[in-house]
Amino acid sequence: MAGEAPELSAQERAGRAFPVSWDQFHRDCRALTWRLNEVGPFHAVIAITRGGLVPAAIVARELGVRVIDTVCIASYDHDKQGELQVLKGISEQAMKLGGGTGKGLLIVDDLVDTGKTGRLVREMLPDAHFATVYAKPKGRPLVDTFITEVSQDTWIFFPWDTALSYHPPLRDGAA
Ligand SMILES: O=P(O)(O)OC[C@H]1O[C@H](OP(=O)(O)OP(=O)(O)O)[C@H](O)[C@@H]1O
Ligand code: HPA
Ligand SMILES: [Mg+2]
Repeated sequence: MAGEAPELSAQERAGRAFPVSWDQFHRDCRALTWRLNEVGPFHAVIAITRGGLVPAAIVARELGVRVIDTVCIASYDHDKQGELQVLKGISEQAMKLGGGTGKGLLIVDDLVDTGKTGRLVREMLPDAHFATVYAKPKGRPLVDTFITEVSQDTWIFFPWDTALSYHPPLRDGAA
């Protein structure tokens, strides 16, 4: 409608940037595994794709878990959140391993933001343990174990979404 402010993306609303390197991400995943090691053992890891695939691989390697399943959910188009779409559910085999409720299963994602994605997966597996590497305050209550909390107005830039590029000097107006 004329005169209405254009809708801001989640990233624009966020304002602050939190870039994460591969190195940092690997370290944070290892730190997450230290905590999870006290909670397990787990029969299987359930990765929330796509972002959860990377931490799931690292965590599963460290915990010695070889059964990995996916639940494929899309909601953000880059930084705009739309309706959640479950593109693939949890396999029957993984459901059986978790006794139908997720007991002994470890759900892994890269982060919780609003918590919508995490809430949906928790409803599928109410007794599973839910771990993320990063958490924002709105999503934090849904997570059992995480490593770093960032403010709700921060946008996390993951290494698989970014590339090195020129950055102008501060005195030329760079933020
Ligand atoms: O807590 P929420 O507000 O629901 O946001 C968190 C979810 O958003 C991102 O996934 P996205 O939908 O961008 O898909 P992707 O993992 O394929 O990038 C991220 O990987 C989480 O799964
Ligand atoms: N960074 C990357 N992807 C995301 C974020 C974020 O802060 N929030 C939801 N999806
Ligand atoms: Mg995701």
